[in-house]
Amino acid sequence: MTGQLALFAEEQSSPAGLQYITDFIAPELERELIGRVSALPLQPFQFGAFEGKRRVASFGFRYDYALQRLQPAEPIPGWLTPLVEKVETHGGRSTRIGQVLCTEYDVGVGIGWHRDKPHFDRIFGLSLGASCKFRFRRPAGEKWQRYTLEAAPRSLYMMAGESRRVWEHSIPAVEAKRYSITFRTMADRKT
Ligand SMILES: O=C(O)CCC(=O)C(=O)O
Ligand SMILES: [Fe+2]
Repeated sequence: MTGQLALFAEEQSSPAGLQYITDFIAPELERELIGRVSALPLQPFQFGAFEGKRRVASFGFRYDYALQRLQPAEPIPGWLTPLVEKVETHGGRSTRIGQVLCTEYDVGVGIGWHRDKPHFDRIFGLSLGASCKFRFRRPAGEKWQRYTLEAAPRSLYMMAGESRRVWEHSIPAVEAKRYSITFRTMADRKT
């Protein structure tokens, strides 16, 4: 009995290294960013047969699944600079964003279970337009330990430590159109 209660309590605890703040930006900026992102030449995410129908634009770098390595992408556009700086300030000393990914999820679109590529270090995600269930899982014996973060519009999550390297994350089909801007620091920086 005690064991079950303990397990239940453990299942609810959030992944170590996951941070979440609401209202990272104001509603006016959210509207502006949705306009900017939806005006980008978004392309269906190129991966495998089971990939969702989300549409993306990468800046700084993009991960090429065929070549299995990072490729240079368009530089981060000027309209994103104040936001990148705000995320870097939020991330604390020596936070340097190297890649930005803008994503559009139409109603019914999500993203399957994955961990982000090891070429990146910390991951920051700004939600726009609608909330989503940001789900986490990691193996616990024969089962999965799970945690769900309800990511509200205008909120920012940060994945570092175990939440980044051990846990997988996914987003089930969204019920309203959602955009996200993901900011990633690079692993193995020389400076
Ligand atoms: O849309 C998001 O907030 C996260 C998307 C994601 O997990 C990814 O692109 O790796
Ligand atoms: Fe991810």
